[in-house]
Amino acid sequence: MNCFPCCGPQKNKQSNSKREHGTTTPMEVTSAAKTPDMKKQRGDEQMQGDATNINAQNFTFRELATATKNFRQECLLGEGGFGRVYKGVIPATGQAVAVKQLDRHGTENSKDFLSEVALLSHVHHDNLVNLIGYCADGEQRLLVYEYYPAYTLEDRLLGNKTDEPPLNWFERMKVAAGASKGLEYLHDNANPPVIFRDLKAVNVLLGTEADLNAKLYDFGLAKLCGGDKMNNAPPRVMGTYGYCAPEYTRTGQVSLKSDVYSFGVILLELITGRRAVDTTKPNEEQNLVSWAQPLFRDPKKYPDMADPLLNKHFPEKDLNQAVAIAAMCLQEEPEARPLIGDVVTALSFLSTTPTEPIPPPSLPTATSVSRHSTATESEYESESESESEGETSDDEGTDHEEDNKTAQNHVAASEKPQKRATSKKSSRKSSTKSRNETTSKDSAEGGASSSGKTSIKWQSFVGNLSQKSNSSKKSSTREKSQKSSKKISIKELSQKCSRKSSTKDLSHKSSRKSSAKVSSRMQSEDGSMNSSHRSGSSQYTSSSMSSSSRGSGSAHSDVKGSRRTGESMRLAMESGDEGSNPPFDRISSSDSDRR
Ligand SMILES: Nc1ncnc2c1ncn2[C@@H]1O[C@H](COP(=O)(O)OP(=O)(O)OP(=O)(O)O)[C@@H](O)[C@H]1O
Repeated sequence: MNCFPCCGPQKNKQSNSKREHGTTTPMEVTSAAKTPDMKKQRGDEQMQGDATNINAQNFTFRELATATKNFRQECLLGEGGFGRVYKGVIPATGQAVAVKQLDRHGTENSKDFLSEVALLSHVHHDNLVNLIGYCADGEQRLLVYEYYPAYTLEDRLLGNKTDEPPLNWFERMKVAAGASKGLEYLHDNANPPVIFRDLKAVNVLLGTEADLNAKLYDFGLAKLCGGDKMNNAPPRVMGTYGYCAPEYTRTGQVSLKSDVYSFGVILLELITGRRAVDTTKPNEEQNLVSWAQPLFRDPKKYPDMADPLLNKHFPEKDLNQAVAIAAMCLQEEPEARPLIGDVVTALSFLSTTPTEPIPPPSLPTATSVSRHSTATESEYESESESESEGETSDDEGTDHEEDNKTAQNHVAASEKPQKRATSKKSSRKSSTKSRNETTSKDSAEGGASSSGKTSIKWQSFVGNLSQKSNSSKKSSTREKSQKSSKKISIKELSQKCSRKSSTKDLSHKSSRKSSAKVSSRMQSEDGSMNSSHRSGSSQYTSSSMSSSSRGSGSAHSDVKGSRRTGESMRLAMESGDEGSNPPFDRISSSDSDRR
C-alpha cells in the first residue's frame, strides 16, 4: 500500500545504547528492498543468520503450490507492497498458513534471503504473526506464516468492511495494548532489534471478536537493525504516507522511535476512528496527525476528538490519557518520544476493563452521527469513575503531590525489561532506599544512565503508590481491583519524554526566563510545585507534574514545535484532574498482574 521510495542522507550513528535511545541505525536485511551494494557491505561476517540457523521449515515450491491450490485466485488473501498473500493448507500437517510470494526485487541472492529468514524465524510472540516456514527454490522466494483468521484493524475500525458493531473504548485500548506489546518485542527482545518501518492499521490483524488479540505482521519485510554494520547503506523510505515519522520521510533516517511514531498514528486512529490519511475529508482534516496536533494543545477538545461512534462512552480521564500517549508518540523529535516499553505499560492499564459494565458504542445507523461531527454531550457515567474517585479526592490529592515528587525523583537509569520485571516485585522498603540512591545518582548524571537511557525507577514508584492505594479508604472499584498490582503514574511517561526532549533539544531552545515564569506560576497557583532542578529546560516536566493544570495553557503559549506536543500531552494528563480527582491515573505495570 502507498509505499514510496525516498532517498536522503543517512546518519551514521554509533552508540552503545542504540536500543535504549531508540535510534539504532537500520540494517538492511529486507530481501525485497536490498540493493546489490548493500549486500556487499554486509559481508559474510555480518550475516547473522544462515540456513543452518533457521528456526522455520524449509518448504519446496511444489509443497506450497499444492498448499495454495497452485496459487489459485480463490486462495488469494490480498496483495501488498512485497507480493501476494495466499491462504493455504500444508498437506502433511493440515496446518492453515498464509503464503507470501515475494516479488523478485532483491530477493535473488539466496544467502541474503536465508539470512533474513534465519533472523525472523527466531522472532516469536503472541502479538506477532509468526513465520513458520520459507521457500527458496530457484528464483522463488516465499515466506510462510501462521494463518491468522482475522480482520485487519483497518477493516475492523475504519473500513466498514465488517458486520461487527464498532469497537468499544476498552476493545480499542486492548488492541492498542496488544499491538504495542508486539512492537515492544521487536524492539526489546529480538536480537538484533527489528525496526518495523511500515507499521500501519492494515498490518495489525485482530483475533476473534471474543479476544481481539492484535497481531502485527509484515515486520518480516521490515529492515532489521543490528548496530553499525549498515551505516553506509542508502536509506530508503518504505513507510506509508500518514504513518511515517517526519524524520523518516525527510531523510530516510529510521529508528525504533520512528516505529513509535507510527504506533502513535495507529493509537490516534483507534481513538478518533479517523484514517491516517482520508482524502474524502476537507483539506485541513485529511492528514490525521496534522488535524490532531492543534487539538493536542487544548485538552477541553479531547472529547470531541473521540470517534463519534463511541457515543461518548468512555471514561474521560482514560480518553485524556490515551490522547496524551498518542501525543507523546507523535512528537516531532524522535528523542522526545517514549520507548515502546513505556507505552505498553501505560496502555496495559487503559485496556483494563472496569468491573462495571461499559455502555456499548452506538451502532452506525441512519440517524447516528457521521464520523467526527461533534457528538451530543452525553456524559459517560460510571459510578466507579465519578463517584468513587470524587470521594477519594482528598486523600488522593495529597497523595498525588507525593506522587509527583516521587515521579520526578525517580526518573533514573533505566533497566532492561527483564530487570524491570524484577524491580516491580521489590518491596516498598527497598524502594525507598533505592529512591534516595537514585535521586543522588540522577543528580550527578543528569537523570540519565551511563547508557544515556532515561526511564522510570519502577520499584520506588511501585512502593509509593501501593502505600497510597492501601491508605485510601474510599477507592473506586477499579482502583480496588488494582491495589495489589504494580503501578506507575502515566505522568512518569510524560516526564521521561519531556526530560529526554529537554536534555537533548529543548535546553537549547527554551529560555530560562520562560522556564522561571512557568515554574513560578505553577508554584504560586498550587503551591505544590516540584523542583525543576533536573534540567534547566525541564520546566514543563516540573510544572506539569504538579497537581494542578490551572493556567498552564497560557503559561505554555510561547512554546513552539515539538515542545508543544509534549506540553499538550502533559496538559492532557492534567485534564484528567478535573474536579477533585488526582491529576494522573496510576498505570499498572502489567495488566497480567491483575488477571
Ligand atoms: N498471516 C496471515 N493470516 C491471515 N491473513 C493474512 C496474513 N498475512 C496477510 N494476510 C492478509 O493478506 C492481505 C495482504 O497482505 P500483505 O501483507 O501482502 O498486504 P498489506 O499488508 O495490505 O500491504 P503492504 O504489504 O503494502 O503493507 C492482508 O490484508 C491480510 O488480510
